[in-house]
Amino acid sequence: MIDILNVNKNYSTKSADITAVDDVSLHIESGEIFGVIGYSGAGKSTLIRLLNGLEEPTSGDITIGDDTINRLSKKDLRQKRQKVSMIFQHFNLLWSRTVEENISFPLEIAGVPKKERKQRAQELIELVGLKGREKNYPSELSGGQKQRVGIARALSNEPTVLLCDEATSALDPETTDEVLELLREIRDEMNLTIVLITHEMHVIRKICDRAAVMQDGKVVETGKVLQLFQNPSHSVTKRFVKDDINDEETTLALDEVRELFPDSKILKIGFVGSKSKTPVVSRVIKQFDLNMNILSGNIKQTNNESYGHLYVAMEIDSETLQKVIDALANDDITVEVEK
Ligand SMILES: Nc1ncnc2c1ncn2[C@@H]1O[C@H](COP(=O)(O)OP(=O)(O)OP(=O)(O)O)[C@@H](O)[C@H]1O
Repeated sequence: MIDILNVNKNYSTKSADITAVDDVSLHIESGEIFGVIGYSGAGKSTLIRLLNGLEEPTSGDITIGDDTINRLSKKDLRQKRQKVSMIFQHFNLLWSRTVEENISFPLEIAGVPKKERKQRAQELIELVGLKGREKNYPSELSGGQKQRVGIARALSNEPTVLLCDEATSALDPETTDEVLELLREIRDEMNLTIVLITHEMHVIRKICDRAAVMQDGKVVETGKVLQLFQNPSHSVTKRFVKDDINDEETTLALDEVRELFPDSKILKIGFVGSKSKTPVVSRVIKQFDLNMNILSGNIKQTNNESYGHLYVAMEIDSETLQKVIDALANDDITVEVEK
């Protein structure tokens, strides 16, 4: 659906030459929710602006559907943009227009007759859960409601791709989850392809199927979301995952155990999906007569699976430890020995 091939974007400023996007190649499937995460300055905004032709790549190609957008004429690009729409962190609504007028604005520009515009706006208002708010102005709405207007407006031209530029960064956690849930429902209903950029791993975990991690203009890691959370390989991904788990207390507990029980082994036991709901660990405890000290644990939900970690400490000889690791591996449970 979307192919980004060896794309570079350089900017020359008075003080320096900047490579905002550095040889990025990504393939995004139709109907996928694909996240791009990175810290400030990583190149996410530039990448998303390249996707809707607001920026032109210095080199490389970006293909969406059948069109290589950096090779389209201005007129064709304008047409294409109707099918590649965008929502924004600060909503970018027209403050002097009502909810209904905001939503039908792109249709007005596209020359759609009034009656049709009104009907489409009504459908979208219902879809995003704003019935009864048609005549309100943006200033009369909460942040979450404003973003719902932004989403409805972005959908008015029946796009195939929806780009989300930090779309939940201005919202509180509960509203963030409601808006993410809405985006997922819309994807399912309309078979949209969604590309979102964010600096919050929580957003990636909640709705994305796959994600790319960016640093200094480069994609440093790409993978399915569960894989990124369970087994992050790049240091930036590890930092994001750690921030999401917020395991400061775990680190403190591990340090304390190391100090108090220098002979204990600390194990990090990892579960995925249905295995996180079955009592495999208690079975192993009984089988090997283990005496373990549970330090901390958590189960998190991704868009379609749960996964979790349990940190335990115990005095165990190497032979029994290997047997425990093998027994748990039979149930697809990973064990890492912490240093
Ligand atoms: N128009 C521009 N002119 C010059 N430099 C730019 C321009 N746009 C972006 N940059 C630079 O490119 C790099 C990547 O910026 P970009 O905004 O894409 O990162 P980002 O990951 O979206 O960060 P943030 O989350 O802070 O917006 C930065 O060093 C930035 O200063």
